[in-house]
Amino acid sequence: MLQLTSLSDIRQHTELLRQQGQRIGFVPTMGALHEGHLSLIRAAKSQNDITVCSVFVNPVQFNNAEDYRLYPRLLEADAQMLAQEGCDVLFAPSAEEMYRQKARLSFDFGELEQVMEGAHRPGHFNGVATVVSKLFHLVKPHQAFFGQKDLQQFAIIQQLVLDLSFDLELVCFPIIREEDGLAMSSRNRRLTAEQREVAPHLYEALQLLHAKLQAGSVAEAKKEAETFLGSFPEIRLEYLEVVHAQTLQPLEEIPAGAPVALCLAAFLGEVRLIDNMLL
Ligand SMILES: Nc1ncnc2c1ncn2[C@@H]1O[C@H](COP(=O)(O)OP(=O)(O)OP(=O)(O)O)[C@@H](O)[C@H]1O
Ligand SMILES: CC(C)(CO)[C@@H](O)C(=O)[O-]
Ligand code: BAL
Repeated sequence: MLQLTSLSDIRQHTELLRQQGQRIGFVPTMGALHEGHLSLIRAAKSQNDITVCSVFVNPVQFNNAEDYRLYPRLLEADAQMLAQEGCDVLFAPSAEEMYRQKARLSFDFGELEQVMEGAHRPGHFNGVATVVSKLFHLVKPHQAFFGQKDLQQFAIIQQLVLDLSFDLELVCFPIIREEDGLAMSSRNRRLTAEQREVAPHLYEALQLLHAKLQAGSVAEAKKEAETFLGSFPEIRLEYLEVVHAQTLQPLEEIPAGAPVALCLAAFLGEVRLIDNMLL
């Protein structure tokens, strides 16, 4: 596996691949890889000639300095896992290399970013859109693969691709979970044993919300799921929303046939986790 760290190297390499007529599949990540990421790598590999993965903990998308400082960084282990999966290129630039030009772009995604992650992590999606735009320019993929776990991020990136006319196809893959239902996440590594034990209740709350929606109103169903989570003192719920799966706007009632997503974010200690379910 080829490992590149400079912007000019990745740019030249993917330019050459394109000239040779190779189809490039791209998986952007922040590293500390797990089966969720590997499912994206496998999908990229199966549909393209060359698979590129980026590992970059993007400082400008963090709204919390401690979260950035403590984000797991395991580049050597990541490189080994990627090589084992048959990934062709790992692009892992430093923050200095990536932001030789200071990040100063400003995006406006309208109502898409005014809810959930956008509302609770000011500047987050501006930072995501900045780095994803840079990565798309550098890697020039035919396809880019993302996880449904970051549902709002995928919607924002779909909008970004339309707004900036990126010539690529976006692909979204389902959430990979641990056996007990916890959505895999790099941040799970930061949980204490006690926090790890209660963390699967987040997914249980989504399942409960789903079940209660069959019988009652959105407000009642949300209340039951919130009460359930409230019974675990280790869990501090930030939001629990029933939203339209495309516009991501909160629903007070569910229109017949509408695609619906159940989304939450919660803190276990200082670790903030997200999860969602598509109905
Ligand atoms: N459990 C999962 N199943 C499928 N895809 C996932 C999963 N977790 C993350 N991804 C996807 O992998 C890509 C890289 O995500 P990222 O590196 O932020 O990983 P992460 O595990 O979500 O980390 P964290 O949530 O701690 O930031 C994103 O497109 C993300 O949606
Ligand atoms: C898309 C991404 C790699 C941009 O830094 C990140 O937000 C992530 O890992 O989901
Ligand atoms: N997976 C989304 C990246 C972040 O939490 O910043």
